Amino acid sequence: MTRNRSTRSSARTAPDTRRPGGSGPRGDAGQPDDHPGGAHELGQNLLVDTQVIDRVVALVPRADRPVVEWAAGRGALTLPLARLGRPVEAVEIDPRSVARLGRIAPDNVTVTRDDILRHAPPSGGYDLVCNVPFHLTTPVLRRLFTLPGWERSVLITQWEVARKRAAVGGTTLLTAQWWPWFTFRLDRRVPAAAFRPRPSVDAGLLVVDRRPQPLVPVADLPRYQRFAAGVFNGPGRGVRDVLTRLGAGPGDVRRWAREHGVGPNALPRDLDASAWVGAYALGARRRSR
Ligand SMILES: C[S@@+](CC[C@H](N)C(=O)[O-])C[C@H]1O[C@@H](n2cnc3c(N)ncnc32)[C@H](O)[C@@H]1O
Repeated sequence: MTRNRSTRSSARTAPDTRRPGGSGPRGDAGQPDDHPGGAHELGQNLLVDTQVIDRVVALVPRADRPVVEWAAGRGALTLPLARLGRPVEAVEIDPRSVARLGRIAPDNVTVTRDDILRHAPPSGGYDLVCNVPFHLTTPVLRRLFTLPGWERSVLITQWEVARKRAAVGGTTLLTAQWWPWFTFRLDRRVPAAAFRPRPSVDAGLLVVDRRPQPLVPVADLPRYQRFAAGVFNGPGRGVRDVLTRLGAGPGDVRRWAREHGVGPNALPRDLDASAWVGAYALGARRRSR
């Protein structure tokens, strides 16, 4: 990892065991490859639409904590973010972009050459912004959920990914598995024309907030996630049937369904965060009997 302006060795943050990510994979903050790939391989679809840039910046909370920008490129977002007056750490793997950004960035910006899949973030609280290189979408999201410290992440992803993560038109397993700890909101669609070069699909602006109070204790994370996977993949004619087959009492399931408005034919994809947490509690009640 190299930094422009201030160079520091790859500082690691202490794991935060109170939050998801506290005991998750940290990754090695090693030196990125000197020749990380060409523009296409690096997913260098740079933002050129000022309305989208302004919207991303507007979604970043007004706070004093630092902003970390992953995949900073040539600074389309970095420079407007810097105008918030907060310390900004811009992380980018491409040495040419790093050098260029280092030359034009104001004093409150630190430009770090690093791989966003291994970058060690600040030890305190921060917000994160990332126009996600499309080919890294899944690893970036997985890393994000297990990383402690950030309060809000403002992400640009492929449109379908943004929709799915925000549970528009139905929840996916990945969202259900992280819902007790994070909220997901689809802000808007970002047309492919907002980028140069233009990607083949539109993108979406996704806002992920860490819940100040998790809906399920962090200590239950692995068990809750296994439960969510079991419900998604379990046999049954609908989620009520699946829960009963997984061992929840039929009376408990009926009460839960009434409380959360879960119809007889509802599927796991139809549940909201509170219904998931309620469903998980049914199993907990059963375990404690
Ligand atoms: C979609 S562009 C976004 C650039 C800039 N933020 C913008 O919005 O115009 C993605 C950027 O991620 C960089 N990148 C790709 N893989 C990376 C990695 N593993 N670590 C850090 N940066 C990476 C690319 O070089 C590219 O600059």
